[in-house]
Amino acid sequence: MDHAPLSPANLRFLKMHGLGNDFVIIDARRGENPVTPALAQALGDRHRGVGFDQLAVILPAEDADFTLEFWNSDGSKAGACGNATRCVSDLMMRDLGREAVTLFTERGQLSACRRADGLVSVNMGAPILDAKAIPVLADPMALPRAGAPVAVGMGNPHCIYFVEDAEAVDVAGLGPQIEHDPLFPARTNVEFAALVAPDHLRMRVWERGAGITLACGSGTCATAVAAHLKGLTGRHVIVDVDGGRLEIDWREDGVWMTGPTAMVFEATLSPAFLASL
Ligand SMILES: N[C@@H](CCC[C@H](N)C(=O)O)C(=O)O
Repeated sequence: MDHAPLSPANLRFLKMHGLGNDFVIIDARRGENPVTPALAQALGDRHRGVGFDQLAVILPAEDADFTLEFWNSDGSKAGACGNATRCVSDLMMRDLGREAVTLFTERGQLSACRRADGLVSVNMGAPILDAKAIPVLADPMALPRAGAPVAVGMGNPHCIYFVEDAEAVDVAGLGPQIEHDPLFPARTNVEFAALVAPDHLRMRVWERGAGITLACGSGTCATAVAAHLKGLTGRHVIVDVDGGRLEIDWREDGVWMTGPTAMVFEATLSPAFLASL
């Protein structure tokens, strides 16, 4: 990575994705953090900006290799983003010539490593199942043949419905209604999952602040935790999302998520774009 100081005139960024969950990444370790809600929203515009599901900002850290801050494409902040964490960790491991890194997010300290098969794993930490920290859900939105949803926190909120057929769910219609239900004052990510086998789930997602995405790492972790708590699966599952496959392992030390990452391009924002904000 290029470590020249950032200034609004030379705002460099990378574009990466994990299973089509796509990210703009800004390395602000050597300068001021340039990101504001207006910049996040303008950059996230797929027609007039660059387009992304999340913007990840790399910041310095004292007791870890780096800190990560996340923004949704609507300009709101997110406390966790599993796939962006895997992408940036991959980048940092290459940069540092290492096979493992530690990082801070709003959630606290996390760790990531490269597996022997080249896939990148991140420990997303323990799920938050504290009834005071997450709403206890009765059935805020009736879905045909779905039981009561499960709320799981992974540093961000998730509301998971188990359904017979995930393909049949109107994600675009139900997702925003549930995201904005008064039960969730900070809004929520919404997952619709179907059991394929005791070690295999199919999941579709509506992300808070971003809409339908091809994958959601924290959502996949939350869904695997919810499926295990409901007695549907063991602690190790594969989850098929629209963009491909993630592997989730709920261990003693946290929920591990493993999958591929991809670098797309590196570019510099034009001064005209920055001046238009
Ligand atoms: N794509 C993400 C989740 C991003 C944050 C989410 N939209 C929120 O607002 O909490 C992931 O891979 O975890």
